[in-house]
Amino acid sequence: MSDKAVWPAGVARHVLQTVDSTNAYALRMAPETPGPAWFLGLEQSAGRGRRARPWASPRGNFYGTLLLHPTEPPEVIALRSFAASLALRDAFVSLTGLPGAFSLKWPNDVLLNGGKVAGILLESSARAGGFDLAIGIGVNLIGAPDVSAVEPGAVLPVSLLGETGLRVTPEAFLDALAPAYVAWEAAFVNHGFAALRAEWLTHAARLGEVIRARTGTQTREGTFETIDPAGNLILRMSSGPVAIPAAEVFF
Ligand SMILES: O=C(O)CCCC[C@@H]1SC[C@@H]2NC(=O)N[C@@H]21
Repeated sequence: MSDKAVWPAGVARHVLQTVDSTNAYALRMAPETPGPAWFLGLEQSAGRGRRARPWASPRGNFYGTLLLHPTEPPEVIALRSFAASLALRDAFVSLTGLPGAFSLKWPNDVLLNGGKVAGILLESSARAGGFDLAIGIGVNLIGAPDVSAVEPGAVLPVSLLGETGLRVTPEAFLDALAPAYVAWEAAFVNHGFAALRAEWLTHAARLGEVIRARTGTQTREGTFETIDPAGNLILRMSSGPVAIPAAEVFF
């Protein structure tokens, strides 16, 4: 662990040589995991991304899931994806010293020099009195999927190594990420989403620019005005502002 990062007290750390999906594994382990816990997989055989896409998971990149047991309503729990984005950015900046290189793409990708370097997948299941929440994070540390694997028009994947020349191990990345997440979780619990929203907007990619948001079969083009207090994307269209709760965004 770097001398800057201290592993957070009360958070368990499990490292798995190989696993199907750290999200799936964390949710399976939830009944016997009472407190917060990180599950780091050094490779995944069935890594999954948003919108049921596979997440290629060879050795060398980061595949980690933070298991929490939140009790708020689901729409509040979901806002933790912004805490995870901000924590990821902090971890990247502490490891690289390059604050200007990282930006955040709504809803929850991290971009490095404009390419996708990390993605987040939240999954949950109900339990007595609350939820088991898996905050799954994939980071292209040493390699990125081939361009041919990416949907036309999507942000191109990049790796930390390819863009910066820095080689960071998954374990070292977790050691930077875990304390960073604890700080944003505390901000969320103590000050609400407003604290996260303000910081997220500071680092938002393409804020004030024309972007496209695809929801199902509909694609809307408008100016990315802000995100609202519920985390919705606000697009200004000729008809006025539209709040979009979930979409795939294209630049
Ligand atoms: O589609 C995305 O951008 C989100 C990708 C999330 C991938 C991570 S890797 C660790 C965790 N386990 C999974 O199966 N998926 C997430």
